[in-house]
Amino acid sequence: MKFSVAGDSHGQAMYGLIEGLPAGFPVSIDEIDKNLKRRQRGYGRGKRMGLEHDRAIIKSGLWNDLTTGAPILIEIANLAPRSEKETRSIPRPGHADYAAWTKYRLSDLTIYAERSSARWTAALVSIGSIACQMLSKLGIEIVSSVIAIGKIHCPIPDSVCVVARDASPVYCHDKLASGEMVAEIEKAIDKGDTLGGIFAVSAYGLPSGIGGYGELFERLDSKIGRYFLAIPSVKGVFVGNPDVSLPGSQYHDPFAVSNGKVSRLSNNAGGVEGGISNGQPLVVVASVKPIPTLENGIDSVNLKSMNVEKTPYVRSDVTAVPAASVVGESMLGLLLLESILEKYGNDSFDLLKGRLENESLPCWNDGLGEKHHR
Ligand SMILES: Cc1cc2nc3c(=O)[nH]c(=O)nc-3n(C[C@H](O)[C@H](O)[C@H](O)COP(=O)(O)O)c2cc1C
Ligand SMILES: C=C(O[C@@H]1CC(C(=O)O)=C[C@@H](OP(=O)(O)O)[C@H]1O)C(=O)O
Repeated sequence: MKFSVAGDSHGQAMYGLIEGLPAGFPVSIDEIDKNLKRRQRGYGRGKRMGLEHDRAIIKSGLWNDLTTGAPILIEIANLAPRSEKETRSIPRPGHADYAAWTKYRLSDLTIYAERSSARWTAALVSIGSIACQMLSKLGIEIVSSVIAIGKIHCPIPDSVCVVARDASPVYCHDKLASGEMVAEIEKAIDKGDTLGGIFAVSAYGLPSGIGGYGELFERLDSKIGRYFLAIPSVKGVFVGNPDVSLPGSQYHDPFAVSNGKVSRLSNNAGGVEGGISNGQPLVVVASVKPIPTLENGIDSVNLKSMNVEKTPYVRSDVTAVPAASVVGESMLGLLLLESILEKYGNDSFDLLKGRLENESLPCWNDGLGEKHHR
């Protein structure tokens, strides 16, 4: 399986391409549109989101909404117009403007705001939503939650390492909708400032044995780091409980036996040990830096005149942590589906489902063990 995105933030449209999906899976376009809407919402989004109405237009690859094994191309129209008159020479600290100018050397910073813009995450969510739909039919559910906005942290300290689904950190979304996090965002709006934060994404029902340690980059953790750090503004990724101040006796998850099966008493490892999924919920925690475009501006240099000037402001999100958490669900869905298809094959969805359902945990085999050790 492979995927990519294309499109300029203020061009005609954004595009998501996903290749190598198994045939025979019914895709719900409504479900894709629901996720596109979720990504657009979230307290702290700016005026641009009022102009866009993201909907998935399937350009190729489905037959009556069924996957066929063909590449799927999805288009999402951009409705906000490009301002042809605007040229910019004052780079925003924290955005790509300056670094991109040193690399590409075109003397108009608006050009760099097209491709570096996080607008492409809409395209990612459109294809990621297909991945999540497939995973769901395989018994794997992905949920995200906002753990922190600025200095306001979710009050459940172990919310990111829950084992039971009903203790899921989705709780924090309720808090975001109603409480202190909203107040924190409003304070930032009043000050013309912006905020970052932390989100978590968990996958429930993931089978053990995905990933590996034979080669460096086979490790599931290494893939998680690479994929999550591709999301604009995500600067840190943690697998499992980030509180590494705990001693080993409290951090590592004891084994136990429950109904004759191996079980765990906690999930601080976040579902991965030695680069391989261990059958526990997978938990990824990501830190998002504050948005670089501030209403009040930041000191910068006008590259045309070399005068120190404040950055200009047209519009911007104040925080994108809730949106990034929805993007994180798609990223995790894509990376897990990719790893699962690598292991189990991608010809037909029914074959894939059968293979996963028929797989059981190994029995201890003394004879084989002895042979191996000789
Ligand atoms: C969903 C989402 C929305 C964003 N919205 C804005 C925005 O409105 N204004 C802005 O300056 N940056 C925004 N950003 C952040 C920039 O895209 C990001 O800071 C920039 O591309 C530089 O990349 P870096 O932060 O990874 O260094 C957003 C990020 C995400 C994930
Ligand atoms: C368009 C989206 O996010 C945009 C990401 C973004 C940035 O610099 O990353 C800047 C803003 O766009 P504009 O400069 O046009 O106001 C955001 O609205 C989106 O998430 O769909």
